[in-house]
Amino acid sequence: MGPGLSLPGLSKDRLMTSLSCDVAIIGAGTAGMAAYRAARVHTERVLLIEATHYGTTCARVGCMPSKLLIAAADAAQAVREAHRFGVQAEAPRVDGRAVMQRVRSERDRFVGFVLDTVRGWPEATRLFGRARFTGPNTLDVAGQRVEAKSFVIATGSHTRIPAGWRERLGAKLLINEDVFDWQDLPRSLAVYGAGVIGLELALALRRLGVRVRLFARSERVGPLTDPELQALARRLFADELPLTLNAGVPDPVLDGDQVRIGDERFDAMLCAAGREPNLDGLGLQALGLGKPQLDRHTGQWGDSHVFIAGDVTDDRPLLHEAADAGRIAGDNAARWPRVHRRPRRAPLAVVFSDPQIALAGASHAELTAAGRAFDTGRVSFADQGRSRVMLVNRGGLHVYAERGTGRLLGAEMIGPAAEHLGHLLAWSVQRGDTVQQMLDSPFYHPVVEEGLRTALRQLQSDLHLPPPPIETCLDCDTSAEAGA
Ligand SMILES: Cc1cc2nc3c(=O)[nH]c(=O)nc-3n(C[C@H](O)[C@H](O)[C@H](O)COP(=O)(O)OP(=O)(O)OC[C@H]3O[C@@H](n4cnc5c(N)ncnc54)[C@H](O)[C@@H]3O)c2cc1C
Ligand SMILES: NC(=O)c1ccc[n+]([C@@H]2O[C@H](COP(=O)([O-])OP(=O)(O)OC[C@H]3O[C@@H](n4cnc5c(N)ncnc54)[C@H](O)[C@@H]3O)[C@@H](O)[C@H]2O)c1
Repeated sequence: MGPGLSLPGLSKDRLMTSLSCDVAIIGAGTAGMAAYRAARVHTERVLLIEATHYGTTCARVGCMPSKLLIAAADAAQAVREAHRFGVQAEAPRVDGRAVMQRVRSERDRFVGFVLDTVRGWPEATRLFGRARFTGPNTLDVAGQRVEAKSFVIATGSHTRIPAGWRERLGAKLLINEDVFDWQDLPRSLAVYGAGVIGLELALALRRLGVRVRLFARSERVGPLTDPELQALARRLFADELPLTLNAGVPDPVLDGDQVRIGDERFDAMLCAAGREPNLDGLGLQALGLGKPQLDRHTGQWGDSHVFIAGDVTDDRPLLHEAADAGRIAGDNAARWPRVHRRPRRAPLAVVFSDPQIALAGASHAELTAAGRAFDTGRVSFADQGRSRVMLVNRGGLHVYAERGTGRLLGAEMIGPAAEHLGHLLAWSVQRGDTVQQMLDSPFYHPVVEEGLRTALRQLQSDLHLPPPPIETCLDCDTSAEAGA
């Protein structure tokens, strides 16, 4: 904060070393920015504190630049696949510098929009520096004392790195943040972690001509929890991507200017072994609240004046969830102690691999762990009409519905248009649709959604539910009633 600024609502002590506000928000990422907006509906006395960068993880080093890289990879793949339609094209020549130039410049554009938003907020309500609690109502921010009635912790997460790798590999150990500042593509890369980040980046880089090997700690590849679909995903990705499964924690060593794992050498090693909440160094013990306990409908830590939102909670670490959680936490921090409980949306997660992956509503693992009585409807995309037309006929979809009621509980899929089908399915879960209600909805022809209809029909038949009332049923014989 610059000197001599007016401080609407915020009070500063005479020595200019102490600030007092109603709500202090720690972290100006997606969750923190949403919290700031929500809190300012109630009070001007809000302070948004950021330690390192404005611009958000999503725009700077997450969702947006990774999707830009994937879009370039898809373009290269489309050229490679064109001959399957009878369209002949030369093998694509990937200009790594041009690819990364577009990734960086479009990324900067997205970040620019976020920066414009932050700059539009009164300067006096922003503070740059790392925040640390010094007491239940006080923070230290780069030597400045901040006092607040309530707090929102929205500090995000960081990459988990196996012990010793940083020291051993130095600059050859990369994380997602490094990738999007590349000037050119590497020739080869080891990727550790077959979760969402590892899978998306490894596939994209391979399609851009980088020699990639993906090392997975276990035999799991990606987030699917349905054993049949997980096995299918492993098979499909192994067709394209050199995979070392059950790798445990590999033992990479620096070998000249390369990283060696076993007998294979790489230009560098990208670590994508999950993410850990940014809680260390926050001085949480000064709050005297014990272990963080979160109510996801209020964002509140126990019944205290401290609220938590976004990836730091390790609760569905996704952009739209961070925005929702931030809004709820900021609103309640400003209302505290009269907090409101808010509904949360049906779960939805999408992986932008090829084939894409989607999970909507409850996962197979969650339903099984909860002992729910459910049936599964299945479809393979191998012979699905529109998918074959477009040569994207790889994958499968499982839909889960409650026995007795036929209510859709969740779905998992790997296959074409998963980002779109995932939305339809999550919306149905959230509305509480039954399988019959979904089947009564329109399905165009020929579309990938007809694959969903096949799975729903099978599910409806397996559920052995009584037929729907005749007046709502499109497929029932109503000729008798019509007097025909
Ligand atoms: C490579 C990658 C790809 C992704 N792709 C997608 C996707 O396609 N779709 C999707 O939905 N999600 C995606 N995500 C997840 C999504 O980016 C996150 O869920 C979201 O950005 C989390 O927002 P946040 O506000 O919790 O954290 P952040 O945006 O990380 O904000 C936290 C902020 O807190 C600051 N901070 C930390 N400690 C302190 C402190 N002590 N004092 C002050 N400030 C502090 C940090 O500097 C940071 O600015 C992706 C993530 C990654 C890494
Ligand atoms: N398309 C998207 O929406 C998208 C894209 C990227 C990231 N994200 C979000 O970011 C989150 C983080 O992504 P991610 O890929 O880092 O995490 P992830 O949870 O998807 O995968 C982590 C991987 O690391 C492994 N792992 C976990 N603990 C480990 C340990 N101690 N040692 C070694 N390996 C370990 C896991 O087995 C898994 O393969 C995702 O969960 C997702 O919510 C979303």
